[in-house]
Amino acid sequence: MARNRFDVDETLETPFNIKHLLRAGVYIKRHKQKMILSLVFSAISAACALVGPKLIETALNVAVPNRDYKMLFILAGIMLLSILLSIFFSVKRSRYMTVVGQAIIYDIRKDLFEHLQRLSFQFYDDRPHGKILTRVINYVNSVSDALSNGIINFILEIFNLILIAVFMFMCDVRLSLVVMAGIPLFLIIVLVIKPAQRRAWQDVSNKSSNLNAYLHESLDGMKITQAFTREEENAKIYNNLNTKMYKSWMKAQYTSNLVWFSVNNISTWVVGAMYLVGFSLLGPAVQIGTLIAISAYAWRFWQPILQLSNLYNTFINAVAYLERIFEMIDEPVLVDDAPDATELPPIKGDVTFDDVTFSYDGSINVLEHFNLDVKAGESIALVGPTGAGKTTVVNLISRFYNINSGRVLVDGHDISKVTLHSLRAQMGIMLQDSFIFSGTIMDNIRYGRLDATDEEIIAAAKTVRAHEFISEMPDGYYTQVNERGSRLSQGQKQLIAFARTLLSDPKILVLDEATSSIDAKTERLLQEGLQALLKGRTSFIIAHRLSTIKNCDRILYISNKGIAESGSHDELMEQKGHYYQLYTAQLEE
Ligand SMILES: Nc1ncnc2c1ncn2[C@@H]1O[C@H](COP(=O)(O)OP(=O)(O)OP(=O)(O)O)[C@@H](O)[C@H]1O
Repeated sequence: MARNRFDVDETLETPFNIKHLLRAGVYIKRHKQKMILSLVFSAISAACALVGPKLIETALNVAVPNRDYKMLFILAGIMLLSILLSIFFSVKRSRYMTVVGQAIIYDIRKDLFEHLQRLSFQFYDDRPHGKILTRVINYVNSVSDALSNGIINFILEIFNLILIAVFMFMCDVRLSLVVMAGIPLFLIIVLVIKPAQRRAWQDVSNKSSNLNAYLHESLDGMKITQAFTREEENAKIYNNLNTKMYKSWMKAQYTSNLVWFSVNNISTWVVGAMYLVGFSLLGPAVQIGTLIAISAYAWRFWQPILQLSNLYNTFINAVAYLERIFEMIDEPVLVDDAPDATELPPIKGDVTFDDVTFSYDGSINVLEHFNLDVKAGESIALVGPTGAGKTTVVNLISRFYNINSGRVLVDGHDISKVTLHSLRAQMGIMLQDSFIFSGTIMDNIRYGRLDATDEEIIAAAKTVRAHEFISEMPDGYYTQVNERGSRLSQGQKQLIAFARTLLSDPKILVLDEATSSIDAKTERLLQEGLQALLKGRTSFIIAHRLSTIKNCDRILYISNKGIAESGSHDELMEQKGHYYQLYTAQLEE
């Protein structure tokens, strides 16, 4: 998936490639039985619907002139039965197809979601999330219809076409040839209009994807929008995207209508011509019953042709969508277990950076020849200017990104050679964004350790001083919080995230600005609880408020792609270097 913004169209202009349709066969094959049954039901239903005009012909040409009431009665009975059978099998087919269509959607979405969960931070850093959503929701919807109903309808319409032609020829060969005379003209029109029609529908999906991406971004940033009173400007951007969507839709509809209009016109003209020829031949050559029957077939003959031309369009779009979907399923998992990865055994918590060089984009190094040795149980603080690389250092311990060169070792094990699960399961990470999921507070604390008891959860909350405010909430630990924790203050969110991290009982603890939104009084209380918890664990603490990290065993001042200063608070204060300046500046503040 290309790097992309909300207002940049995705490329859907690849030529029709049957390869994607064949690959989609995997999803269809799982429902082979139901698909075949649907096809059989459709064929029976179509055949039943087609006997009607032939029965009318017999009634008008034979039963009525001979006043054969018994025959008329039997023909009416057969007609009624054929209509009922046609309805019955068509309903059955619809039911089956709904099941198959939904099952295909389910399977593709499942595969997509499982893959999305494995993709690295880097993937999400680069893409508008709205466009990912469009692929998982809209594209999969469109594709599923093409893969289920589309394929069945395609076979069915061809079957219909042949069947109608057979019935028509059984009525009268000459008149049938008149009806078919419009086909070459239709093909010319289709060949001229189709490429434009295909481009127009691809444009619709691009514009709708852009609109979704902007909508998603706007909802995420709504509070900032209102705080900066950007509503008018944003409405303009949205309206612009909306207008583009509207115009692209109208254009696509116009090209589709053109095909529909052409088919209708051609069919009207050929049926008119057939009546002219038919009336001129009326008499012993062509009877009135035959003319009525063949006109009924003539009208129907053009329906499958129109349907097939629409289906062609559906398939063209489906292939383009499938390509996007498979592109995402094939998106390489950049941070993955090595083929021979082993389980990281239970760790003590030693961490080593051995000559590590890292860059996010492959061009500018954030860390260069970075070396660090941390003993199990040590508490390490990372301080330094904004953008120096503190978060990057801790992200590399959890292997959220692959390093360019060097090694990161945990207890002497190179982390690129152990499974991600065994590594991350032994680490407690609290990132800058204390994300809260929708559900109860209890669910949120239990997030990383599903087997934790309520008592353990309450104990963790007490340790991080979250128990008091949680108990005061309307339903205590069972209070429902919204996605992103909109009912909680920033500090409360951080305390819940703290409890969540501590509950997972990690050997290595990473706290990235974990206490930035907690007031000084709560933080003092929290520090007491934390001191006990940090005992026996290796911890990496990033904090801009230096009072919170004063007691750490070692403080690293990160700047210039490496460690500029290292030592305890007292040692660094004595050095009177960067840390000293930072600390005294904060004291003065
Ligand atoms: N996902 C990313 N993609 C590309 N560059 C990034 C990414 N994340 C961070 N950077 C860049 O890497 C550098 C180090 O960022 P990092 O977040 O590690 O700094 P930091 O010291 O933690 O900053 P802060 O104190 O502001 O949190 C910065 O120049 C930043 O622009």
